Amino acid sequence: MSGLPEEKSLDECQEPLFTFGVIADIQYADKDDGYNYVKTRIRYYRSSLSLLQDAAQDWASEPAQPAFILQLGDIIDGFNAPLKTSETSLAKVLAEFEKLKIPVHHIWGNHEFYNFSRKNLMESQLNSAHLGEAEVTPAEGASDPESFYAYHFSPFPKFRLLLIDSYDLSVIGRDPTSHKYGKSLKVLKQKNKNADLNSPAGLEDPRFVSFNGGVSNDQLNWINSVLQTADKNEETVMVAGHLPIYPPSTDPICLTWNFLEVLALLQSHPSVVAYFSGHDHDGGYSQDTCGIHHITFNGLIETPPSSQAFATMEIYEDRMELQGRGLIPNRTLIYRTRQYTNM
Ligand SMILES: Nc1ncnc2c1ncn2[C@@H]1O[C@H](COP(=O)(O)OP(=O)(O)O)[C@@H](O)[C@H]1O
Repeated sequence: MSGLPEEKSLDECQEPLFTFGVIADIQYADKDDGYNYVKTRIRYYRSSLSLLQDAAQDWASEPAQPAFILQLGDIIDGFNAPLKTSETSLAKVLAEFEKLKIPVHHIWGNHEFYNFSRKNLMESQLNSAHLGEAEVTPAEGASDPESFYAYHFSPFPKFRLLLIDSYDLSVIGRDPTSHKYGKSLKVLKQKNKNADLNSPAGLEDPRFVSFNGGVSNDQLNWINSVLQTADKNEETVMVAGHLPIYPPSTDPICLTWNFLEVLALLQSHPSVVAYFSGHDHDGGYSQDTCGIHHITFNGLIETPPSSQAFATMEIYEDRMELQGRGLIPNRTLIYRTRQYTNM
């Protein structure tokens, strides 16, 4: 034992295997500040772009370049649709990401569907599925109107990111003539008797509102097959979707309609260590009973211009170090003990 005060443990000397940036609910619009629906929180529509610029500069100046950025959805606000600025606002926001010259993986939230049809999104720059692994991305993705937007990729050997579609079952984004729209409307009307299906007033399960959605059986089966392969290869998998799936990590109004099914599926696969989401602008965190970390990232749109809300995830063999900025706290997230017994 040398006892030198400046001596660092082996662990402290370790470099992360790779890092990536995370940002949620930018909701940019060239519009004066406003409020959320219940008028309790200010929304800084213009300032969200400045915060993104600042985040991009910060990522660019990090000693190790992030391998990619994960954009958790709601990239521009629904107000762009009536203002007829959907395309220009999206171009402005994407231009800030492009300056980084690193891949950006985009998830779709409710505000994507307020601005664009699913078909438009499939053909837009917000479809980042080509950055995934072509042989397992749903092949019919772009052409089948009932398909979902989900894919996965491996940024580093033995590590995998799986992006899922929280609005696969939904009454926003889906064509009203589609089978999935019909099914979604039926589910929603069974659970929500309000005239305005966006209103959670009086609901036992407040998540059954139009601005949320769910994951179809098709997608659950596809996720299961991806995770079976990941388990078999003893990988470490992080899953991401716009909507949270674990009640202690969010306000219940923000949950995925069938969160229990998604949660049970992820918990049944030892490769899964974390689930990342946005949507709940207040953010949240909880480790579930199986040891999966559920991180709900604070939304940039409700972050005061003097603060920040983005993160860098540092990935190690045994853990993730969440380096949060502004409203997002730092966290050490140790992977659950895994026994790959189900292959
Ligand atoms: N409590 C509510 N009652 C009725 N409509 C609501 C309620 N909360 C939100 N909405 C409507 O749902 C849509 C999405 O709400 P919004 O607050 O913009 O979502 P987000 O939190 O994703 O930004 C908007 O059209 C909004 O007016």
